[in-house]
Amino acid sequence: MSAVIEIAGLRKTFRTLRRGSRVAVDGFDMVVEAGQVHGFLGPNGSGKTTTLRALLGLVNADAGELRVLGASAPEQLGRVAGRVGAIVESPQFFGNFTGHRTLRLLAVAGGVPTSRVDEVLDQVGLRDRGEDRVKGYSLGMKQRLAVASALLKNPELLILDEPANGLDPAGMREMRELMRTLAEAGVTVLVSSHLLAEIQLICDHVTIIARGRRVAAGRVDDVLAGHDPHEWRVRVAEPERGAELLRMVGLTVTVHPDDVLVVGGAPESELISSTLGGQGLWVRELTPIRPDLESVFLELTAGATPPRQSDGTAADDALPADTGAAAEPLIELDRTEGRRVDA
Ligand SMILES: Nc1ncnc2c1ncn2[C@@H]1O[C@H](COP(=O)(O)OP(=O)(O)OP(=O)(O)O)[C@@H](O)[C@H]1O
Repeated sequence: MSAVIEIAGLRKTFRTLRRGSRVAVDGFDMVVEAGQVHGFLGPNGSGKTTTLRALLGLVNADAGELRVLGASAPEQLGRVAGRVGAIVESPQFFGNFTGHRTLRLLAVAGGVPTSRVDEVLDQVGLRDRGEDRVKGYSLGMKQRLAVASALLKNPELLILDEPANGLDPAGMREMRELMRTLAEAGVTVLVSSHLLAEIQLICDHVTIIARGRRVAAGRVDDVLAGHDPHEWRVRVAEPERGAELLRMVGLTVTVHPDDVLVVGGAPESELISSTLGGQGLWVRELTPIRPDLESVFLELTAGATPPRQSDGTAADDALPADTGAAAEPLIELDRTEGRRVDA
């Protein structure tokens, strides 16, 4: 496997209105390998967007090394820009244009054959709606149009910042299916989100960020296993006696009102079944309670507060300066090539 994204020691500080500074990302590391659908997970304000912007050359890092497809960012991004699609802000489309026309203009501006337009509309499931005006699209359809715009270049790497934001459950499911299809087609996908369930459903790998620092990274299964409290759901004929016996062998037991015992501290089930069975108590249920990404996330990011700032001011006092970003990017990566794309 080869790394398509490598970030080491990224640090980014923003100036605030009161001449203080706020550390948005602080010594952050991340590696995304080719072929992964990689979740970039963190609470609001933890530094995800800042990291992605730095990676795409939309904001200057104070320190750290960033590489995209082997090219160092921001200096060499132009070399790989044609192989990367990215949506880091909600793209603004002209409502009066059709989806097809929007993409055709973007294709021409980006030097992409216009024959790609039908292909990408197909890929995102908008082929039937391509001749409708964008202002009649649902939010989910607009998001898919945005993804279609990022796919025009047939990228090897797709970077999506919070693509599920604002979508209803049906829209989320569509976005999920789209990402799966792209992954099957061999596209490496980096997707940021604060929605844990989404990441768990879509991604095979995850990097978790809190307060600008990486707090966990790896295969989703491994991250979960690393936080397995070895808990079991147990039903037994005499719950109170069962609880007592299990406590006597050093396990933690909580008796729930429906007589279910939640037993902790047992990596294997045998200790539970032999302890109870040895005393003539029949076990009716013995089910492992697997941690989900949500509980791991909450544990890892517990107490996460907005990133520090040196003058103690509130987060909202920040100057919107220093981002190098205007509000209307359509294909964000074109900015790294010094071009602007207007529909
Ligand atoms: N242009 C800016 N000027 C000042 N502070 C900023 C700027 N951009 C981001 N920040 C601050 O940096 C911190 C990290 O923000 P960032 O947008 O990277 O977080 P995030 O994880 O993407 O959050 P969300 O999930 O809410 O989008 C926040 O405290 C934010 O207020």
